[in-house]
Amino acid sequence: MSDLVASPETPPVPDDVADAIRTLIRWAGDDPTREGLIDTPRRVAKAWKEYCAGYAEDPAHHLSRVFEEVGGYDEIVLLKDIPFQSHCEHHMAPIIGRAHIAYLPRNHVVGISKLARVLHGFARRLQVQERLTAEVADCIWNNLHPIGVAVVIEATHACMTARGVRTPGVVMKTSRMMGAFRDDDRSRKEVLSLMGLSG
Ligand SMILES: Nc1nc2c(ncn2[C@@H]2O[C@H](COP(=O)(O)OP(=O)(O)OP(=O)(O)O)[C@@H](O)[C@H]2O)c(=O)[nH]1
Ligand SMILES: [Zn+2]
Repeated sequence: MSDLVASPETPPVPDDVADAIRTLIRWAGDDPTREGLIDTPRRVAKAWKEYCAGYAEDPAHHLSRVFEEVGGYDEIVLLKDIPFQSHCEHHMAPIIGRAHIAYLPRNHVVGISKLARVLHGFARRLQVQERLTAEVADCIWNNLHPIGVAVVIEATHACMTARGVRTPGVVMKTSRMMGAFRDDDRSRKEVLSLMGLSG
């Protein structure tokens, strides 16, 4: 039985998870039995469950409720500058950024908060930015069946700033354009312009 007591809303931390974190602390050069670190394995495990909460959900379910009465609106819907946090699968280091998610509705729209929920559902996993971008776009494309989808993500990777090449200020940009935003130059330019990016 673990000596680590979990708070009521959190499942208990398994012994092997706590042991792994103690091993890492020891390997990093500190003493996991000193007072300040005694509760750290529980905190770290709890934090990682939160960082990776996306594994426990299927983000597509956020798109199941749609609205058809939108006064005949048939132009671009864009949610711009959605802040998000993820972790890179290579170093498990933070990826911090913002996403712009747009779609051109076919015959229904979705509650706008759901676009951010889809993003977070995929971001709260171990990721590479390219896959995160593709997963968000594909999820909207496959579930809303819109005329077009555009997802642009701009993010900084702590694995490049805090370690390794240690190059702060670098922003990685990725995009996935589908349907009209891929095939029609005018639609693509329009969505990029709404996002505040040049086409
Ligand atoms: N394409 C892509 N690369 C990423 C992402 N996140 C981190 N990386 C890169 O993944 C690569 C992993 O390279 P490796 O050579 O296996 O690992 P490493 O020795 O730690 O590399 P350095 O970071 O250069 O020290 C690095 O170049 C990272 O910058 C991402 O989202 N997309
Ligand atoms: Zn990394």
